[in-house]
Order: sequence, then C-alpha cells, then structure tokens
Amino acid sequence: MIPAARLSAAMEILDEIVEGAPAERVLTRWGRENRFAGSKDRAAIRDHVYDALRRRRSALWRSGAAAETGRALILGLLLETDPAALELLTGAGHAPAPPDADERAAFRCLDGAPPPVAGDYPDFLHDELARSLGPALPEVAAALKDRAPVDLRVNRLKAGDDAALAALAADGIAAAPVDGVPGALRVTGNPRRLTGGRAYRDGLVELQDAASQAVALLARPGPGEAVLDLCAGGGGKTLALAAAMGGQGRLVAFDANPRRMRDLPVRAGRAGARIRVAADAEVEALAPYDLVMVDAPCSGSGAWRRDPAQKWNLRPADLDRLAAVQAQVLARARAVVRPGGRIAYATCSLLAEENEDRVAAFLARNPGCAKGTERRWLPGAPGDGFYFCEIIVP
Ligand SMILES: C[S@@+](CC[C@H](N)C(=O)[O-])C[C@H]1O[C@@H](n2cnc3c(N)ncnc32)[C@H](O)[C@@H]1O
Repeated sequence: MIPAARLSAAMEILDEIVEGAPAERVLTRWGRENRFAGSKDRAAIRDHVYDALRRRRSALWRSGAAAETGRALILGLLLETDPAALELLTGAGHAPAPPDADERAAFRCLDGAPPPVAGDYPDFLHDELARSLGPALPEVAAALKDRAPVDLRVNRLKAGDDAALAALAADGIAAAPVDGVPGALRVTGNPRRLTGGRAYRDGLVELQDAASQAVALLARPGPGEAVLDLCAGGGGKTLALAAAMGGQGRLVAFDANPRRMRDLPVRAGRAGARIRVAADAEVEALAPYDLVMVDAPCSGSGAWRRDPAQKWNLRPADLDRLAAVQAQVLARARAVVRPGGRIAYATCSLLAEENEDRVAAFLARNPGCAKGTERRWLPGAPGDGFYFCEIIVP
C-alpha cells in the first residue's frame, strides 16, 4: 500500500471507532477483510489510528471540523504532527481527497483551545490533574500523546544484561539499558521480531514497562520471604517480584478476575519462576505474608498512551468505584500481612485521589501503620506514569 492509502484505511477504521466500536476489534476485522495489506501496512495503519486516538480532542480542534469523523481526526493529526504529509492527500488512486477550500478555512492552531482539549483529556479530570501534577500538567499531557516505547526486563533468574543483549542482537533486535532502572532495556530496533525470537521464547527477557519494573524493585521482596501479589493481573509484577526474590521464598499470586492470570503459569514456566496461583479462599489460608504487593486497579491515567480508549471511556463515577476497590484491597492486604511486614501500594495513575489520598485514608483508618518509601514516576521518566508507597505495618 502507498502511504496515502494507509491514511485512507485509518480514516475508514476511525469512522467506526468514533461510532463506538472498540479499536482492536475494528483493526482486526479490517486486517481480515483486506488481505492485500501486508504486516508493514497493518502496523502503519494501526500507528495512525492510535496516534489519532491519543490526540482525539486536539486533532478534532485542529481540523476545525464540526463533527468528529475519521477524516477530521487524521487531518488534525497531520496538521499537528506532520503537515508535509497533507501533500499525500491527492485523491489519486486510493489516496484521500485533498482538503477542499471549506476544510482548509476551518483549520486552526491549538492556541486558544481549552487546556483539556489542547492536553487531550476529559474535562471533568482537569481540576484533579491540576491538583495532582501542578505546573507539570501540560508537559505530562504532552508526553501522553506520544507512542509508548517497548521496554524489556532482563530476567535475572536466567540471564544478566550482557547475555540478554547478546541474545536479542542474535535475534536482530537492538536494545539499550534504561538509565536508573537496573535490568530494564529499551528496544531501539525491530520490536516486532521480539516474540518470535529466542531471547523472549527462552525467558531471558520479559515485556514490561521500565517504571513498572522500578515499582517491583522498590517493593524490595527479600529472598526467602513470603510474598503475596494481591492484584496480579497478567503477572507483570509477579514475575518481576519472582526474579527479585532470586527463586527463593514463597510467591503467591491472586486476582479477583482469575481469567487475567490465565497465561501466568506459562509465563512463569518460561521465566523459570515458581509462583502459586491462588484461588480466593487460599489468599487467607496461605497467610501471613512478609510483603503484600497491591498493584491496585485504577484509572490507568499514567499509561494512557498505551490504551487511549481508557481516558475517553473514564467517567466520574468510575473514580468513586475505583476508590472503594482500592480501599478494599488495602484492607485485605492489612489483614494478611504479618506484624512488622509491609504493604507495597502501587498504581499506574497520575491522580492524587488514587494515590496519596488513598494511602492517607488507609493510614487514618489503621493507626500504627506508617508510610515508608513513597515515589512517583511521570510518563516518559522513564516509562509509564506510576505511584508507589510502602506501608509499614506494626
Ligand atoms: C493494575 S492491574 C494489575 C496489573 C498487574 N499487577 C501487572 O503488573 O501486570 C489491577 C488488577 O486488579 C484486579 N482487581 C480488581 N479488583 C480486585 C480485587 N478486589 N482484588 C484483587 N484484584 C482485583 C484486576 O482484575 C486487575 O487485574
């Protein structure tokens, strides 16, 4: 496909997404129905679609269009990020039609756009984002418009950094260490080869955002400790905890939605990690734990660049519901941690409401518990946005 035809396809796909269809479903169906498109075409179309979804409000504003359509979003995206590419819109062959006089007259810059439009986030979150981020808000919002890098964690149960880098190089994948996060690598070339390569298949590296790795390291699971990962999900942090424990001790993984842990046994096998996947009642039966990791369900606002639909689908009532779940998991963690043990509370949220406020509320309800190490990572420094707070239990 020529580059302009890829833009046409992205417009067509975005039209369906704007109508409410989930992006992944539309992209998959489009690929099935357009077999002539090769893997490079599909990857480029997907990038256009996600670039537009991350910038949904600013792109529409930039286009000046009255209604949100795939064409308006792509026009606005190109205006903002690659104005020269508008020349590709010639109308010839499969290229989109060039912007007509009315469309051109409507184009506008972002000066004067309200902050949530320029920053691409929902209006209702503005005050909370401003309270949480202060003067960093515009910079953080800008970082969330870009594609997320592909990060790897060197699996210390199987390899050191040099061996992992050598295995990746043999697979044709270029990567470099991420400053400040021991064992984190950032893929700089051929990321799509990763899952077919030996380094990944043999469990030398795992896909994991660098800040997510930093969170697991900061939890400091000790070798020989009993550790519970109470919100294990797909097991990203569980596997990182297992590696930090050096294959010693006892690591239990639980998630309220067991289907999310479906692949964990296979991933653990590949990584050479011993993990007990627990059913609900086993969480208490296997207590007490020295450390309980609570990677709480949250708005995902620190990782919106990976999943932009999350920010557009979020509603005020979701934050209330999430706050209640965050409090509930913390209370459960408190009940199963041993006296003198620790709770490692983390979210990939930028909102104080899900972070500092949740910890403060927990401490107010649990006299004697004390805050230990607390840290926040903003998106891009070095990975997704994350919050971490260690709670020391009396
Ligand atoms: C942020 S995700 C976990 C990501 C995972 N730790 C990782 O690193 O890949 C939060 C998880 O919490 C789970 N969850 C939601 N409510 C829960 C509850 N009450 N108890 C335990 N897990 C819960 C969700 O199913 C979701 O998988």
